[in-house]
Amino acid sequence: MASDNSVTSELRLLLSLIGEAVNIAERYISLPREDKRAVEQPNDPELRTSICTIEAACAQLCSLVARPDDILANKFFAVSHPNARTIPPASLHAFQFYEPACLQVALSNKVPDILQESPSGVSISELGRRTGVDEGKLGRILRLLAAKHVFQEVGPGTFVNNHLSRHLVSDNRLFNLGLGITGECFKAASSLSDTLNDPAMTASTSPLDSAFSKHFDCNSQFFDCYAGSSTEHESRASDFNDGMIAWSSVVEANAVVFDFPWNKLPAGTIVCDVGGGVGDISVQLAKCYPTLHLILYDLPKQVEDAEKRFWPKHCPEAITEHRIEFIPLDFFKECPRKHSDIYFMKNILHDWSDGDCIKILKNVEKAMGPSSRLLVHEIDEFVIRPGYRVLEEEAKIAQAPVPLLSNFGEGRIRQHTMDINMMVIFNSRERTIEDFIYLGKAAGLEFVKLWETGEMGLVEFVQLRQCEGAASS
Ligand SMILES: C[S@@+](CC[C@H](N)C(=O)[O-])C[C@H]1O[C@@H](n2cnc3c(N)ncnc32)[C@H](O)[C@@H]1O
Repeated sequence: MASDNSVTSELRLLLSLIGEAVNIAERYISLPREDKRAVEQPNDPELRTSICTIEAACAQLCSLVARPDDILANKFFAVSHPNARTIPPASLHAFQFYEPACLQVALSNKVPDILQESPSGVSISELGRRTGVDEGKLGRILRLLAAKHVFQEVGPGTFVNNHLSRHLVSDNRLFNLGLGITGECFKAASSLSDTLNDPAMTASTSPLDSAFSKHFDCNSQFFDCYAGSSTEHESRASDFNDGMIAWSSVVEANAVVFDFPWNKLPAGTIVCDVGGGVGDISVQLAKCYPTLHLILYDLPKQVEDAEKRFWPKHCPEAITEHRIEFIPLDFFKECPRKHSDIYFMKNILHDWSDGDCIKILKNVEKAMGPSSRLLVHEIDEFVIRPGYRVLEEEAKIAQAPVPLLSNFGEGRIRQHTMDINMMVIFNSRERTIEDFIYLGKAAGLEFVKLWETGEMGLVEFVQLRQCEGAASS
């Protein structure tokens, strides 16, 4: 493995390996395009080696160029490659689901923490002793992960952290994200087909009929799992919050702090962060725009975690200057503060069915005044785009270059994996801009604008009444 300062030369080497291997493969694979799926490739060792080289080099190239959190987040979902910058050779392999299964073993035993203590490497017998996991089995698990560019085996049965696994130590929030996705989500996903094949559950939109609820046989929905007061509930709540923050960083959600004109809002503008979790985005707003007055709303456990743990650590000045209020609220039953200037909702609606979203939105609409705005932060411009091609002049969104699938296929697979994750955990879905406009209308809201903010988007609404008033005045 090259050292950090020779990454560019490693990239160049990989690129030339790919070039040489493509030259070899071209000599063998000369079938007409339409035959390529039924390809009968010559059984030649030179060709086999060149194909292996292309796959291995592409995977290694991707692991070097994309952001570590981006790559790791996709590995948690067993997606081999993160976005349009990458090529997905490993997706051709069977048994991909063992990657997150193995990551769960490594994370739940804090293997990255142990490796971090010793840059020259830790033997599997030492790892076995420290974790209590059978050393032979653990070694095989780490070997699979090393082959996928997480960890590195530097000698027989001796492992070190590499440029990816060092981001998985337990004080990094990616650890919490990884633990959640490769744990609960992964286990719940195994019940997806049972849920969809059950005639009593298949068409249900209740969160109680999700694969998550079925798998854990809990007759409760995901958010109930941390609503209790036991230590276990509390640690689940704070792990979930840390995981959400890591996810925000993966999708660069904080672009909203700079891509929306918060700086043009008058001093004293009231911003309600509804279902704000611990208030990751609100903290950033409080730091960048000290004239805003913020109110964080969520379930009691979340608000308590925000007030006692998160804000005192990340933005104590907002507390002492009374620029932030922490208010427990059930958004199905209560409205946030009346006539606030901005109601901000990030990653809320994708947790719920259309019917539930309309209930939540109606409670916000009831609180809104004539000059209030609602900002829904979650749509992604690539969500649920079909792979077929339309005429360029009819394409609403730029299509990938031929011969790629028009939606970049696996290159932008995360939008689809996230959609399925919503189905598995909440029995809900990701939505298109048209879906949001429909939901808004049903709740008495008028669509104003879609703001592009990094990988996410911000859908702005005002009260329908206000638009009608303005139109008639
Ligand atoms: C996916 S998280 C999003 C958190 C935060 N907005 C973010 O993007 O990091 C959904 C949030 O909705 C909150 N939530 C769930 N049910 C709720 C309810 N009935 N009332 C208020 N908040 C709720 C959860 O506690 C959680 O913090």
